[in-house]
Amino acid sequence: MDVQKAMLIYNGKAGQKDVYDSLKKCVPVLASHIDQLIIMKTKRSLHAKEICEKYGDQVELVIILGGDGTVHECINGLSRLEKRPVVAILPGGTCNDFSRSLQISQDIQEAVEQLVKGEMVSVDAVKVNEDYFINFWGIGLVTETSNHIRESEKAILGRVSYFLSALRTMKDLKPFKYRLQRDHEMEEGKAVMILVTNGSYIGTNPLPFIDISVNDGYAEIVVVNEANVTLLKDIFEIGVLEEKNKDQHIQLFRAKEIYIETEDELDVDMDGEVYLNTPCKLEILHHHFRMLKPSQT
Ligand SMILES: Nc1ncnc2c1ncn2[C@@H]1O[C@H](COP(=O)(O)OP(=O)(O)OP(=O)(O)O)[C@@H](O)[C@H]1O
Repeated sequence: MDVQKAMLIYNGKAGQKDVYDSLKKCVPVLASHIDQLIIMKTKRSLHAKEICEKYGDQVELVIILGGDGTVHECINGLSRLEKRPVVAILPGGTCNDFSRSLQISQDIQEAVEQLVKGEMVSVDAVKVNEDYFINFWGIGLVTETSNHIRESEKAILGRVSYFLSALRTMKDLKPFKYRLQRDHEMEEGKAVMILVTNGSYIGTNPLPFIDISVNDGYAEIVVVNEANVTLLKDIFEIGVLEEKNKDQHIQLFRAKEIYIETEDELDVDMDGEVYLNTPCKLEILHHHFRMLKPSQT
């Protein structure tokens, strides 16, 4: 890697674990490959988005040291720019799901070494109404899960807290009525969760669907009609769903353009952040970003 001007954005939230330790590990390595490295600390929620919107087109490379929330904000700030920099992700949060989809090591020292020797890959983003996501969009169980995660549990248990929260949520989960338009097909019914994914990990768990790719121009749609513990294990843990519509309680589709409406307005979770409601129009932006990933050779 040989870069003239880059910007490193890190999550400055008080108590964010080991961020200075992570900076100590990655800045010297980055500095030896970058002529001018600007380091920006986020001072509040949405600051990463503002920084990216304002300065993103002035650098060749944006390095994000943070978790999926920070990545989500940066992607939103950068997506609107005409001239978008290359993006590198250093796992600095709890789950770091999108970095996992790019096969980036969860050890910060290893990750930075991988990225400076890495290769460029095109990555899709998904436009949702006037915002964007990079990893997943979800309603129902997944949103409730994010909302109900106890911060104390997340700090101690990390990935397991997602599973615990989902179990807690399931007890009082009511199915919702939805209409789903995917490309030229229409579905209607009741579901407890609808997920649309670009990435292949949620809550650190690999999603057990074949053919998830971050750059194929499609999003995978998962409609879960009924909640039970076994099903939850399949989705969040170990199961492998290999055939389309194999299980009558889960339907799998893929599409480039999606419109989802629900009878009642529902909260939407995008990359772990909850601020939008249904209805949503989703449009896959094929190869919208160039990102660094570990070299395959
Ligand atoms: N200085 C700050 N003060 C308060 N909140 C902040 C600050 N900087 C960033 N944030 C918020 O922190 C959240 C991002 O956290 P991040 O995703 O980096 O870590 P995480 O939640 O541990 O990771 P993951 O989502 O991978 O589990 C965002 O919601 C962002 O708005």
